[in-house]
Amino acid sequence: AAAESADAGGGHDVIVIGAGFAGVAAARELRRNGLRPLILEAQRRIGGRTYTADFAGERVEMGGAWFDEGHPHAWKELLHYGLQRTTDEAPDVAYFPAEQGSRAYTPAEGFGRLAELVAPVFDGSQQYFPRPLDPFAREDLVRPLDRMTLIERIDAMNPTPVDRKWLTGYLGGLSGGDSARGSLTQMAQWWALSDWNFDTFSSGTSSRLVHGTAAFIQAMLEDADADLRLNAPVSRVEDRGSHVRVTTRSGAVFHAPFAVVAVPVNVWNRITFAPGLPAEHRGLAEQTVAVPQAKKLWLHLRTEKGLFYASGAEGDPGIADIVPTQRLTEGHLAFAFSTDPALKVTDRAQIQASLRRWVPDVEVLAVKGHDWGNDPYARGGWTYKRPGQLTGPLRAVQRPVGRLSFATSDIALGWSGWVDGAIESGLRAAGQVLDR
Ligand SMILES: Cc1cc2nc3c(=O)[nH]c(=O)nc-3n(C[C@H](O)[C@H](O)[C@H](O)COP(=O)(O)OP(=O)(O)OC[C@H]3O[C@@H](n4cnc5c(N)ncnc54)[C@H](O)[C@@H]3O)c2cc1C
Repeated sequence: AAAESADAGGGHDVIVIGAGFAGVAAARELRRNGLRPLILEAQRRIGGRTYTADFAGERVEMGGAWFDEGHPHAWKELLHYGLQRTTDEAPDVAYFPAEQGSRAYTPAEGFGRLAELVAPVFDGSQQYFPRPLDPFAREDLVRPLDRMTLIERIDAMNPTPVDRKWLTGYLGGLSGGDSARGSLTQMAQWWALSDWNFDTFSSGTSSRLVHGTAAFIQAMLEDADADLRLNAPVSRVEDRGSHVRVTTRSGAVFHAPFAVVAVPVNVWNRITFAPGLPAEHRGLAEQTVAVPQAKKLWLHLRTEKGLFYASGAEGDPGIADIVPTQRLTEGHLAFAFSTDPALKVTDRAQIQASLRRWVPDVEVLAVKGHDWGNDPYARGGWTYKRPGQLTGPLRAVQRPVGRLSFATSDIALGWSGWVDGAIESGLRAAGQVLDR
């Protein structure tokens, strides 16, 4: 009875579970249409897989960060809230794999060659993804391709051993360091969304917000005017036919006519649903959608080489790739990714040793990292669908189930795996509630 009274006087119309961009976008849309949302968020902060932190005197993003004009939902919000953006500095030198170890290139040479290698991977994508925001426009062409992994497509091109390292290092990195796990169609849709063009595709990761994603989502939250309970991990969601009953791990109970489940697919099966979710939802959560291993690190570096970019070969231990962002009074700032389970995001010496395979004099002055695979409320990094997930369960899990709607970038139609997709899915879920 005490627990039941937790929601006394609540009078909420919708319970939104999760305060990432999907959940907050849903809540704001519901509020704009006159409904009263309650947001239950497991952590002590909002933002989910976006998370702005302080490092080396700068604001840095430990998760999602970059988007530009090509991201329709995120861009519309940027204009609406008057958010300022900035572009990262270009590198002075770029390292790519060689037969043994790596080789230094001027960025123009290195990225020029990379562009020539990458483009043919997506041959035909103008036909099979003619309208990239609607991946089903030519489902007849997409369906057979959706069975293919990224590495199967790369190998079908018979690349030289070095070209294969370049391709698996760069595209495999974007797929979470495992091109044998992820689908061709996920990457090909991002390519199509980037105007089928390498410059747009690669520059998608250089434009970010001056005040961070934290300021962005805070602005949306203020508009949502929602009741927000932090530190409230949901453990049970019951659709009782006439209303939804939501219980948190501490035993607090909340009721509302509808709920929006806005947590990552990889944690769906950490919540008990009664009645149980349909087979498509359970299957997708079992398979997982977001990349299982994703560590993002920020590094304060000092080296005579200046700003350096480096991409390793897939499967190399340690840091997989590193991208510089700006010069500091002393040294420069860079971010890096790793999918190596043995890499500790706090181990400065281990990280420095890994970077010295490219730049022997580099010093790591400071490091800050986040291990998304081991984050209990994410259990993975960005979305990267496996073969069959696009043309298989995606549309089914976008539909409401009884009084529940589902929102997360993992099930977006367009920029799935990006903030844009999270907003798209949140707006769709809110629309489903409003339609009832
Ligand atoms: C390392 C990394 C780099 C990325 N880079 C980019 C990028 O450059 N550009 C870009 O646009 N996107 C990028 N992304 C992707 C982008 O961050 C995500 O697509 C987006 O933030 C996902 O939003 P979401 O709302 O779907 O999910 P989330 O952000 O994961 O939000 C879900 C929320 O649900 C909460 N939750 C989970 N379980 C429960 C529970 N039981 N009860 C209550 N709450 C719960 C979580 O704490 C979280 O707050 C990146 C992601 C990562 C991890």
